Amino acid sequence: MTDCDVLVLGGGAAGLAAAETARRSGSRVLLVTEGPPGGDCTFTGCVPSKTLIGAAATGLSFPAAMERARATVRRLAATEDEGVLRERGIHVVRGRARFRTARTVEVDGRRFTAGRVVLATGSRPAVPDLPGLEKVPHLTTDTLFELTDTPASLLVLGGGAAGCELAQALARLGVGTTLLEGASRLLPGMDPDASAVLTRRLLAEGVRVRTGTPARAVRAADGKVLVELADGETARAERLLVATGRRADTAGLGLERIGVRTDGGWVSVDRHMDTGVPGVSAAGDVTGLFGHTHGAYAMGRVAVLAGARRVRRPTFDPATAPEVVFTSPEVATVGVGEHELGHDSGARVAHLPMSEVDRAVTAGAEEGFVKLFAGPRRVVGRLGGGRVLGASIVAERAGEMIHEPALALRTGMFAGRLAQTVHAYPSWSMAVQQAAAQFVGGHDGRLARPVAEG
Ligand SMILES: Cc1cc2nc3c(=O)[nH]c(=O)nc-3n(C[C@H](O)[C@H](O)[C@H](O)COP(=O)(O)OP(=O)(O)OC[C@H]3O[C@@H](n4cnc5c(N)ncnc54)[C@H](O)[C@@H]3O)c2cc1C
Ligand SMILES: NC(=O)c1ccc[n+]([C@@H]2O[C@H](COP(=O)([O-])OP(=O)(O)OC[C@H]3O[C@@H](n4cnc5c(N)ncnc54)[C@H](O)[C@@H]3O)[C@@H](O)[C@H]2O)c1
Repeated sequence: MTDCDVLVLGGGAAGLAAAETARRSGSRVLLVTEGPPGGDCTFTGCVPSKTLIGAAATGLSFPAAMERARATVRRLAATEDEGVLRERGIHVVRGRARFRTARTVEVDGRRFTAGRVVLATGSRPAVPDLPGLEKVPHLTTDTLFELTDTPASLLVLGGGAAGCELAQALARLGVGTTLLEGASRLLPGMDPDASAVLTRRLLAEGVRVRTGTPARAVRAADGKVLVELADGETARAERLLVATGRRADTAGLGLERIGVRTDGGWVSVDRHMDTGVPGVSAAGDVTGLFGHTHGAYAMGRVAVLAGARRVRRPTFDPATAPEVVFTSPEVATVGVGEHELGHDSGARVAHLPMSEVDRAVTAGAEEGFVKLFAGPRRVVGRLGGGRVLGASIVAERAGEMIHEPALALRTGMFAGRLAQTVHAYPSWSMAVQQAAAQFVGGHDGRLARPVAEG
């Protein structure tokens, strides 16, 4: 007899979703986790960063905002701690685990056997191999929220979601902030027009932004951190925050021993979250498929449900999951973006500036746009406006507005359906309806256009 039916490795969003899904279906569940239940999202990711962003927007001081972030972490962590999980029938063992066999895991000398294993060990900050960096004290998102004193100045290395969100919040909290991004624009994976709007806004708020010149070396001098850039210039500040992405946390797990394949360190899975090794699934950041909590949660569920079924096995499709960067304005995307659609794809683009959306005008928040993408369907072509392929939205409430296009994408909806649905006036979401109308007759003289060339 095994020690449990399902052994979940890692207590972050993916592991908790897997454990709860397995428990609900009556399995005996063991959750082995090195860090406390909640993982990156609760302790060093979404929860403290979104609290900091909210606190910065309400004008709190830096120390007060940091204290609020820590208090919020404590509050939310208490809703999913070991005691709560035990009451839900999930047994927790704390410690760093490694595989002995595909279904035997060792933790501090104790061995546990399982019917199936879900690998959900997440990710850690990927600190780049820059000459000098290892000798210079620097912050990562793992340590940022421990700060109590306001730094006079800060370099944020990396202009992805974490760098952009934190640079804006910290600047609003009175820290002289410089954001350094090696790629040619901030948020390089998102719509180029979104990068342009956000860059303008950050500059207007006093954030110094340097793009297109990667960091080459780091050194300390006169109590400051100096980052040497590829173009020969140097950026300096009192502190350095490294926000240059993540790497899978698989060190010492013994994946090679059990035959789990990795690609660039990320655990390879199919769309059912199977690793290819019988009885071993993986979910969350460790797969490198989609680095967001809602994705981790969805993958954790799929890993358990698909592992238990032979037919109608659920799948996880990152292409239909939305991403939101919680800057002001927010940047939200789902599905394909215009920069990914070819000019000859036959797809069309509806573009609506937020300055033409009444709610944005009344709120005095006119920066941004809604872009909706729709493509021809087989046989019926552009009938009904065509099928929704994706959306890129930049707006104060883009993170709320993106879910209608996400639903449209998930259900293969005709764009015209969004246009036909009566939306409340003057809501932010009405912008999605007005954009969709451009595929079926137009809105205020605006019609969907072909995808831009090049
Ligand atoms: C600053 C920041 C802000 C973010 N904001 C957002 C946001 O607003 N929205 C959003 O959707 N996402 C956000 N994210 C991303 C989100 O935090 C992650 O995608 C999510 O937490 C991943 O969950 P996970 O369960 O895959 O991994 P993790 O949360 O990393 O959990 C993995 C767990 O496994 C444990 N573990 C690791 N190795 C072992 C081992 N060998 N044995 C036992 N246990 C082990 C770890 O201790 C950890 O508890 C943010 C990330 C950062 C860094
Ligand atoms: N709102 C959200 O959902 C949210 C918020 C923050 C973080 N996250 C997630 O957390 C993870 C980490 O976020 P992140 O922003 O650190 O990662 P990221 O990979 O999105 O961005 C890292 C950025 O650093 C840049 N970079 C790397 N090396 C550099 C160098 N030497 N010099 C200059 N720039 C360099 C890259 O070009 C890239 O733009 C991601 O998975 C992200 O999706 C999500």
